Amino acid sequence: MSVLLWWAGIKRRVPMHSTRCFLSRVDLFSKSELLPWCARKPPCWSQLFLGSACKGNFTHVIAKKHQRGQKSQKKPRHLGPPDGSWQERLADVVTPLWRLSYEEQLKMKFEAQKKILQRLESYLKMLNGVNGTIAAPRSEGLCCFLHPIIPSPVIDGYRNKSTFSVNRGPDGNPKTVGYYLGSWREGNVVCVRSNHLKNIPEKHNQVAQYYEILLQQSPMEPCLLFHEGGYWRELIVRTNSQGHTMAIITFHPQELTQEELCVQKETIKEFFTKGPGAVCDLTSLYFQESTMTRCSHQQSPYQLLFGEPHIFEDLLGLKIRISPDAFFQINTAGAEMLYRTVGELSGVNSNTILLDICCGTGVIGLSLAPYTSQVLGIELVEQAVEDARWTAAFNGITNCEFHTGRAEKILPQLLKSKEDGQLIVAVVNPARAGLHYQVVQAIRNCRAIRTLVFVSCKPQGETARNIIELCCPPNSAKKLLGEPFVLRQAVPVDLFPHTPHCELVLLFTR
Ligand SMILES: C[S@@+](CC[C@H](N)C(=O)[O-])C[C@H]1O[C@@H](n2cnc3c(N)ncnc32)[C@H](O)[C@@H]1O
Repeated sequence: MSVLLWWAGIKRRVPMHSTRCFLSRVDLFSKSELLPWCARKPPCWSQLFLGSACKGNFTHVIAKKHQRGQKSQKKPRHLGPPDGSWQERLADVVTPLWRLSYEEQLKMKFEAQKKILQRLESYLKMLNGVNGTIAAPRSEGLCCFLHPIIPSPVIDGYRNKSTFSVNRGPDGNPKTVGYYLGSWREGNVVCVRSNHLKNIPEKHNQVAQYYEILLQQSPMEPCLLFHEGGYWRELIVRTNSQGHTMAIITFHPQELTQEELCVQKETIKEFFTKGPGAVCDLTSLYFQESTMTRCSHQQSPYQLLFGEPHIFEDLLGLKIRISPDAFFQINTAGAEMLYRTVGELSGVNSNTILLDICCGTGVIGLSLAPYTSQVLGIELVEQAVEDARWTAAFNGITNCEFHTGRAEKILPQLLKSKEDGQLIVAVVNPARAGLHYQVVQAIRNCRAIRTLVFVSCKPQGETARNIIELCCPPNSAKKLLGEPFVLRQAVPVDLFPHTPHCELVLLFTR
């Protein structure tokens, strides 16, 4: 099997498996001349900070193209299209690239990542001056080397987690389980069943379908809007590669007594163990009382109604435990490619400490633990840290230490205690909101950190701000005193086929 890398200007076929192995840092650099040059004007502050680096890219183009085609059939409010086209409209919103071949999707994503990097780099050039600190090999107007995009090994049904809403369907039925379409502001939101979406596996749709049957049998109302009352809320379904399935039902308790809540929980359990829902063959079923859009386990505990409390995944030779509240990359096979890329770029060795910031269930650090002297992980979600500790113990990994809490609070103290001259490789993989300023400051001001791998699923907006703060000239007013980092390499890894999203792995050194 081969993958055509023409979108990267490389007009030759390379075997697919070659993108799967650990990338060599030397090999990655040596391909830099293959990318054509393309000059760009530097963007202004607001463009970068407001995240417009990616605005108006392919999602926009596809949506616009689709809208143009639909203009003549515009329907009045609430009078929607017939059922089939509701599904098509949902697919255009959730998976806007679904009409394209996967090769075309990859080409678009690669171009989008290139544009983001070009804008970022021209901005950094402006900040640092032409002879500033961005001295890495050049390619296509980029100071860093942009590698070809690594494709997802699985293209359809790759999601291991889906979140289904409950609301009025196109036919007006308020107990429809699916995905939202429309806008709350315009008051035209409908909930459309998702069984045609290319990224959702059949198993998730099956559980959603039976959840809908449960709701329709129930005398309890759904909770459509918080201020209007009602009980039934979201359904989350998680699966692993072995087909084990965890379902989490969120339920607004309103004024129900503990006894009344117990009746509801018993009804749900009965439905999924002995009733029609038994065909879903759930491995575990959780119930969460939820009075907010999202509740953590601390805010409202996940209550196990039956089955195994955790789901497990085999990845990079490790058995990994995943709790209901823990983050896990939604495309398991793609995550493996992502983590291999991170591992290779990190250049860790037995003399380095690996700092895994925003570590989730700890997979990045744990997979690199055998190659490094120590792993220090920091993660906000308690259940995820418990998972990381369990995974370390189960897999016999003893050189890892995981800290629970906000990285902005923990990291400065942790780095102070590691000032013994040992080199530290930092890996950051923050949520979309990017890194807290204090985290950037701590990394920048720690001389032992010479290598930084930044993984971002949204490299514009806050991440662009983070990067600027990591790479700008020293600024005492902002307490950014250490030597600036230099962006060396960028590797896009596609974890989200049919959508415009893509992970970008950035290697900085200084
Ligand atoms: C994109 S996930 C990455 C997780 C992990 N590195 C992985 O690949 O599975 C981001 C993680 O950052 C955590 N997080 C968010 N804000 C944080 C903070 N202020 N301090 C520490 N962790 C945080 C989230 O709970 C989540 O687990």
